[in-house]
Amino acid sequence: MNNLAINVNSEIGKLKKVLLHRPGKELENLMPEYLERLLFDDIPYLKIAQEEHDEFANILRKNGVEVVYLEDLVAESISKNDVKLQFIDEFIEEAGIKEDRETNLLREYFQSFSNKDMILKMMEGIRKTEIKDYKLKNLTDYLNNDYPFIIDPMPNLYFTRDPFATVGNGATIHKMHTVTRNRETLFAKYIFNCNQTYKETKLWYDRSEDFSIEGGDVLVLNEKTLAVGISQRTHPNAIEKLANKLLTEDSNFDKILAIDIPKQRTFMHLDTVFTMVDYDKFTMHPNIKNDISVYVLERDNNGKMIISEEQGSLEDILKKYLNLDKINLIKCGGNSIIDAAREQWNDGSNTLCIAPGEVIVYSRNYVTNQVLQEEGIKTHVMPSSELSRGRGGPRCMSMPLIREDLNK
Ligand SMILES: NC(=O)NCCC[C@H](N)C(=O)O
Repeated sequence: MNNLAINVNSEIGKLKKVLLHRPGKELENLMPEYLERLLFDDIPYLKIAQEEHDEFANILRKNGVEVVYLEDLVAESISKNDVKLQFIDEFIEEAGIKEDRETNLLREYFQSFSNKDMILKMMEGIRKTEIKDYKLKNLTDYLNNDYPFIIDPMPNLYFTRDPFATVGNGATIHKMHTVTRNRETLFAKYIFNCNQTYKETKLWYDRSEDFSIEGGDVLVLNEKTLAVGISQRTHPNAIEKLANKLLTEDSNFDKILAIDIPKQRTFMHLDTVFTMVDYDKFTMHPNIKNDISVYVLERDNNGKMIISEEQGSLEDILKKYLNLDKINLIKCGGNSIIDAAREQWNDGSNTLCIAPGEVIVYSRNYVTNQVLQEEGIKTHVMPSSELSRGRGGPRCMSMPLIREDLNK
């Protein structure tokens, strides 16, 4: 084990340090008419969502994992005043505010908070009613009179898995598929550029790229092999760009498996249908099992990128590329298509592995959880009534910063 700030060479090595965001008042700025744009299907009850999230963090701590929170890392990253001012300006601009008077009012408003409270306020969004003198008398303002926010909330932030990903000793900062989630990656930019602990991190992808990639599609299968979903959220060009940077002497990775999954909301990321739970065991939505296309990106002896296509069952493809004689695909929802559909919708396949054969799961997915237990997986069950309404599970709600390397 080395002393690097980021060390993630597998999906299953003992988790030592993880990044979370406890959902905050941003959830109370959800309104039915804007849910679709903000990628929610319902409005979670904040008090219970926070209790559930605290239980998630407790399970992690009880199992020897250091938990750090996004807002604390960002606050540390902007401790110098010039950095803070630049951060505020970028945040305001990326929130879509271009008008000088409005920018000035917001600058002043943000500076009236402590660094951490300012960050929480940015996440929460700003209602038109909360800044005195906000009302502009320009034409745009008259036209948008009914819209209640100056700055939209960022309700998806508790899914820390998506705006950036840790891969080996480096990270990828993402260009997100949607405008609403793209704003989240500014926090990662400041962590990886300015935070004392993280500013030396190698970046394999940056938010300024043209093609979208999201962390739920990025799975570190082992220290040499990365899986990336080609999904509704991750564009194949982004995977090629990432491959060009990652498959170099600077990293231990020599292969990317680009797994083509259906482009639909229920399967929005690879980790909503497939997660690794042990050396040779994976959860899997039954619809994904057969006849899948996987594109293998690697370099030939001259360093030229080559892409080959594999078609067949994911089981056979994984066996081949992970050098395993046998693998066990554990079906989400067991053998019932109804239980599978319901529990996959509530992230039954989206487990967070905290050690080989040990996962955190949502209580509501009891059919899948029982199948996992029967297959010898230890399940740490967390409450899940409210958090699940955001359409993400324990893996989506966590970004590993350090995992122990597996014995080779
Ligand atoms: N990795 C994941 O699957 N994350 C869940 C993200 C849910 C969020 N409401 C979204 O649509 O982006």
